[in-house]
Order: sequence, then structure tokens, then C-alpha cells
Amino acid sequence: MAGGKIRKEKPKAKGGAGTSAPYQGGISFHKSKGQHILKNPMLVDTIVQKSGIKSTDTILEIGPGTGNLTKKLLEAGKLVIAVEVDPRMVLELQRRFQGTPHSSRLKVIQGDVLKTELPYFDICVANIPYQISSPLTFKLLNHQPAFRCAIIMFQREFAMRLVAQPGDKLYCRLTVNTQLLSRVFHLLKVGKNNFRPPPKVDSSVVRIEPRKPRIEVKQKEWDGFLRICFNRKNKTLGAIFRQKNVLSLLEKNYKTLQALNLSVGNRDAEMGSLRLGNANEVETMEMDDDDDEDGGAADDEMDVEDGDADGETSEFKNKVLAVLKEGNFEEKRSSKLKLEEFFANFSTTFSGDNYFEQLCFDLVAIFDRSGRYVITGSDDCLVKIWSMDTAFCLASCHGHVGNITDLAVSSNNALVASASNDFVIRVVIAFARWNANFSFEGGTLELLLISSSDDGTCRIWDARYSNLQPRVYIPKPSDILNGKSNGLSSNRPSSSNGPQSHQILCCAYNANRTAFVTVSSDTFARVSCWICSSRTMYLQVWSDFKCTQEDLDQPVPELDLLSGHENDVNYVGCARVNISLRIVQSIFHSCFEEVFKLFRLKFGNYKAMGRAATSLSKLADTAREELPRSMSTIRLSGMEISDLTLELSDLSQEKADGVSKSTQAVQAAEARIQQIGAVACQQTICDKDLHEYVSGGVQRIE
Ligand SMILES: C[S@@+](CC[C@H](N)C(=O)[O-])C[C@H]1O[C@@H](n2cnc3c(N)ncnc32)[C@H](O)[C@@H]1O
Repeated sequence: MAGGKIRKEKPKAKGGAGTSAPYQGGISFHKSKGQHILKNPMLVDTIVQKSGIKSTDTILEIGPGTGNLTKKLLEAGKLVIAVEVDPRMVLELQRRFQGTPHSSRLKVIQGDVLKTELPYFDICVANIPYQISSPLTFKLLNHQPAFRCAIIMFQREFAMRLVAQPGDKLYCRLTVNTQLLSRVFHLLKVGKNNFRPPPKVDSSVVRIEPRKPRIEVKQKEWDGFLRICFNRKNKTLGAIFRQKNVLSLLEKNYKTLQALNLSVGNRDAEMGSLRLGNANEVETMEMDDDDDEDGGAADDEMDVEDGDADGETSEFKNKVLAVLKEGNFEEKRSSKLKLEEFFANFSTTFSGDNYFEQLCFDLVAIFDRSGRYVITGSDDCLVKIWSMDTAFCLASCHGHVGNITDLAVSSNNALVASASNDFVIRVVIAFARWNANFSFEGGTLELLLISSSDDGTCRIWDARYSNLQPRVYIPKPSDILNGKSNGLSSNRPSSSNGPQSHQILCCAYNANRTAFVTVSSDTFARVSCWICSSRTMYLQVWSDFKCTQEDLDQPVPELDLLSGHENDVNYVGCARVNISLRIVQSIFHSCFEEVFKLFRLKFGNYKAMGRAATSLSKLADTAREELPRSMSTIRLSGMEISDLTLELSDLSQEKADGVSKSTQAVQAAEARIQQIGAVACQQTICDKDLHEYVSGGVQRIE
């Protein structure tokens, strides 16, 4: 790979060509159109120089903006055809070059490049809006006649995915699809400060050379094949193709297409149900001009169906597995397979039988809690948020470098968590931005997450603190479970780090978070009782959030990145947002029990009293730390209890020292306990049990 680095704008030489400020034409830039113009003239020169433009070349520029790159391209080539979506920029461009010797060699097409029929060109040089990276790349790669090369500025991560090699973390379906049609080279690393305004991400310039001649594949069939292979890129192909849902999907697809081929007359009617079951949804989702790699849409055909033709299914399975075995692919993993191997596997085995054609699906899709948005996650590494009102894609959340395997929305509808086979969970602030009436109640947010992974663990996270270690649950091996009469009680959560052989396929909390269930690949479902302490997140900074147009232009802010899983994360779920009254209850039950014990001792046993005071003090500390600020009165009660325990300790000490005024002090303490109990009752009035317990308790003291 050729390489170089341009990070900072170098000091400008006096009076030289590089002295001029970037030409902005008094235009304000729209981030939603990816308008980050190049402000470093040296970088523009380097890009043009590395492009190897010939004086006879027709150059395609995508998104010329105010024309900083266009100017240099006009100096280097014969003709520049520039496609620009923003009419203000088009006007500016015309004004800038009008009356110059270049004007006759510049042709500007106003429009969206993705919807424009591209003319002939020899070479494409462009600093593009990053949100169209993927569809633009494939549009270019499918352009005929093929051009010589394209020199394009991409977001760094996207560029690295294009040039990734087998075994690299970023090696993915995009890599293989691109490298099937072209050879890609990394040319330059570009820092954010070379742009105005600076983007949030670093960039890279790559060179894409279409393969000549093209490798011809049935593209839909090939892409469907890759989608399945990369669905779990670290699993062996044997394991992937043994999965019941994959087999049933392939078989259904295969049979339907065979049937369609036999009965072409029915084609349209059948295609509707084959594609999605809800054709409208596909079409509306495809309205998005965002960077979906190839317009993937949700496919409910991915649901596992218990086949009613077992014999037939196993025959089909045997056929598929025999094919994998024959090519020696059973034990290989997509993450390490070379393009040639994919191609060999595909063309010598599956291709031609229509197993994969029409397999086009988002892997996960959920509604938000209001039903106004749909969130999808796909094997293009993106999480997308769609409006149900307008059918537009509102946001694409970048960051994952693996397939999205699961999604969850917090119950106050503010946050979206995504799990991926890149081993991490990402949390973004989502719907608050589009809902002007949204407010984070009392300025508090809570996000407890549970996740399960192929690494054999289930983890419970507090998304507020990615630096906090999650609680790790590792199921006991099934042979131990088999030996016990009562699997539940023997299966307490463990935090050991022993080796795990079974993937945890999914997990879920019960409604009040006192237990969770995991299902492992050893076919055991384990229910574990584990009262999770409630940790609450305080994000006061967001509590006065106002939704403005400017906000809409901002990228979706990522709140947190939770890393720790050592393999694919299969599942992520959000716990309830509101603090569980049961937890408050359990803390207060314990507190008051200690207080009662203390009073039952009637200050006779100093040592026991001292011990009780200490444990009460600990409980009060827990109450203070664990309860959210919105329940400030209860927190206050916790503090008062804490003070009270100090007082009691003093009393016990006084008693031990033979001080005689303790009766009055005890009465005062009793009165305060009553007071605290009453406050706690008010706060938790909806919790009948606690209310009764506390009032009963206070009475007992009296
Ligand atoms: C990153 S700026 C590059 C500007 C200029 N080439 C430079 O380097 O200074 C991207 C440009 O692409 C334009 N653009 C955004 N979406 C587009 C689309 N779908 N089709 C064509 N141009 C688009 C923007 O208006 C903007 O001018």
C-alpha cells in the first residue's frame, strides 16, 4: 500500500500559491449535505498529483462545492464534469470560473449523483459527502464503460474497510464486494483540520481501480451468499450453514425461485411475498438516499420456522454441507477467507442453483417505544433510524465494524443500544433529537444493559460508566447442572473467568430485574437469581435539551462504547428506566429491620448495638449511592439514617462509659426514626408493602 500523511495545515509561504484562504464564497455550510470543504491547498495539490491525471483526461468530480479541488483538476485535465446537489454551490462555481480560461472546460450537472446518469469519464477525483460512500462506490464500480481509476476521500474507517485483508478486524462484506470488482489502495491519511468546518472523523484518500476484465458473478446471488457468510464472520462456515434459520431460509428461497422459474406468469404475485411479505415497507425504506450498501430491507423470512418437512430439510442440509465439505470450506471462517476462496466456494458449489438470489435483508429491526420510528441494524455495520411519518432515514449511526446483531431501546425512549459481532455494544442518544417535547425526567437517565455473547458470558453493564467493569455471569457447565436435583438454586451467577465452551445465544431480564434467563448453545436455559443493584445515570447536561434545526444536522452523539466481550455480542437488552421500587423497598426493609433490632436490644448489649449501628450505616450508604437524585427525599432519609446511626453509636458508647442521660436521647432517636419512616412512606406511597411495613414498624417502636 502506498502511504503518506497530511495532518496539519503547514505554515503558508509568503505570496505563494498556497497563501490564499479556502474559497468559501460567503456560503454557509450544511453538515447534512456533508459540506466540509478542503482548506489546505497543499493537500489539494497532493491529491491531484497522486491521481496521475493525463492532459487528455475527462475527469468526473462529485460534489465540487466551492471549487477548490475543481480548480486544480481543470489545470490538470481536458474536461471536468462536476455533479453537485446544492444549487447555491452550483451558482458559486459558475461565478468563480466564469470568464476564466477554464470556463469552457467545466461542465456542471446540478443534481444528486446517486440519481444522475453518469457520462463517460476516464478518471474520478472527489472529496465526497461521507453519507453516500457506499452506494456511490458501487454506482461507480458498476459504471460502464469502466474508467481508469477513482481517487476518493472517504471517512477513515470506511477506507480501511475497503482495503482490509483477511484476518483484519475491519474485513467485511463491503471489503469482499468491493475487491471483487476492483483493486483498492490506500493513498493518504488526512486529519480533520484540513477541512472547513472540520468533520468529527479522520479521513483517507484511496485509489480504486476497476478490475479489467470484470469478474462476472450473478450479483444478487453473490451478495446473498456473502450476507450469510458475514452474518457471523468468526464462525466456521460449517456452523453457519448448519444453523436452522439459515438452512430454512436458503431452502425456502431456493424452492420459491425454482417455482418462479417454472411459472413465469405468476412471477409478480409471487415476488411480493418472497421479498418481504410487506412490500410497502421495502419501498418506503428504499426512499432513503443514505449510505445503505445496496438498499437492504428488513426480511421477515429470516425468522426461524420449525420446518414441517424434517426429512426434506435434512436432505437439503446434507446437500449444502456436502458441498462445503467438497470444497474444504467447512472449517473455514469468513473473517479469514480470501476473495478467491469466497469466489471458489461460491462458483464451484452454490452458484447457479439460486440459493441466495433475492436474499436481501436487514438483520435486526425494532420499533421505538412511541411507534413513530423504526430502528434497523444490518450487516453493513450501520444502525439506521427511520421515520414512520415520512419514511425517510433520519440517521445512520456509524462506528460498528461488524454486523449489527441486536438492538434495544431504553424505556424512556431516549437511547438506542446496538450489539455487534465486532464484540462491542454502542449506545447512542436517539429520539430526543426529533421530539421537541421530549425531556429527560428530572434530568436523570438510567441505562442498565444486559448482553450475551459467543464468548460464553452474559454481562450486565451500566452504560453511564463504560470504564466500570460489567458484572460477568458465566453459566455453570451443563454436566454440573445435570448432577443436581434443583438446577435453579445450584446455578448462582459466577464471576469466575474460567474458559467457556458454549455461546450464550440470548438472555432476558424479568420485569423487576431480580432474575434473568440465558439460553446457551449447550441447549440449556438457565435462570439466575441475581438482584442487580441499581446504578443510575445522571446526565444533567441533557436535561434542558432543545431540538433545533442545528441539532438535526449534528451526527447522532454516541454516548458510550461498552467493550469487554471477547466474541460476537448476540443480544442486548435495556433494563427498565425507572428505579425499581423493589430495590428501594429492599434497602429500606433492611434499614428498618436493623433499627428495630437495635431498639429491641434496649441498649442492653453495647457490642451488638455497635455492630447493628455499623451495618445500618452501611445500608444507609448504599441507599445514598444507589438511589437516583430524582428520589432526593429518600436519599435524604438515607442520609438521616446515617446520621442517626452515628448518634446511636455515640449513645452506645455513652452507655458503655456509664453516662446516664441516654433515655432522653433514645426518645429523641425514636421520634426521628418515625419522621424518617413517614417521609419514606410518602415517597413510596404507591408501594403498599413498604408503606405497611414502615408504618407497622414505627408503631412497634412506639
Ligand atoms: C465534502 S464537500 C466537498 C467540497 C469540495 N469538493 C472540496 O473538496 O472543497 C461535498 C460536496 O458534495 C455535495 N453533495 C452532497 N451530497 C451530494 C449528492 N448526493 N450528489 C452530489 N453532490 C453532493 C455537497 O453539497 C458538497 O459541496
